[in-house]
Amino acid sequence: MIVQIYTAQSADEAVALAALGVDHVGLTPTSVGLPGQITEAVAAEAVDALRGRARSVALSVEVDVDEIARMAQAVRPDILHLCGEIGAVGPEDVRRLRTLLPAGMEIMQAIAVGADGDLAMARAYAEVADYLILDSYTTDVQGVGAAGVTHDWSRSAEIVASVSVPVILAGGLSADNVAEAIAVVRPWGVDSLTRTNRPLGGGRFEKDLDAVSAFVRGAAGVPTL
Ligand SMILES: O=C(O)c1ccccc1NCC(=O)[C@H](O)[C@H](O)COP(=O)(O)O
Repeated sequence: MIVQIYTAQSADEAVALAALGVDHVGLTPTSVGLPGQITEAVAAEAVDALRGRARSVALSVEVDVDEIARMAQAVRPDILHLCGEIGAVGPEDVRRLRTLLPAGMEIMQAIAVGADGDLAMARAYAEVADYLILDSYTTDVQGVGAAGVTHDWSRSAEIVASVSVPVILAGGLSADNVAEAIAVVRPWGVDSLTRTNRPLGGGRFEKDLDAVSAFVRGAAGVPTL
């Protein structure tokens, strides 16, 4: 079971997450005002520090393909995570984006579970992306994700069974519910942001390494099919 944790706030924190057994370390290089945002320079430093330790994932909520490609070229993550507003970057845009990325960079597409046409969108994006991330949606945060709440896992299970790319489940996951989520959805991986954070006040946070460690153990405790 792959464990992905968003979002490291520094290169040192990214390395600490990898040392706990996190497989994918998420980074949020932007200045648009997202909960986990860091600068592109810090994200690029974290990507370098993670080489040989864990895979790096960097997200974008942008809708302009050329701007997304510019960020990807600057940060150079192993995986580019597309989580802009629902449908704003369509499957054909993702196809074009791939031609603009550094060789070998993979693409993970977010699907807002519960949105109109979620299953059809998942099938269409599965044709052009390397991974899907099934996430919760809130209008409080730009893009798809960082909602801090779970969604209808039976719908996610249906999507997992309908596509042939690896799927990560996200949305309100913590050590308390990850085993149940895996048992219901049977994803390839699981992701956590809000419920593995330690708030520092003023909207800032650091990762709670004890909570991350418990999450890694909780995910590992479920036998894979
Ligand atoms: O990191 C962010 O600030 C962010 C903002 C907008 C969309 C996604 C974002 N983070 C990446 C993720 O995919 C989260 O890890 C995922 O949505 C789970 O979040 P949570 O429900 O808070 O565990």
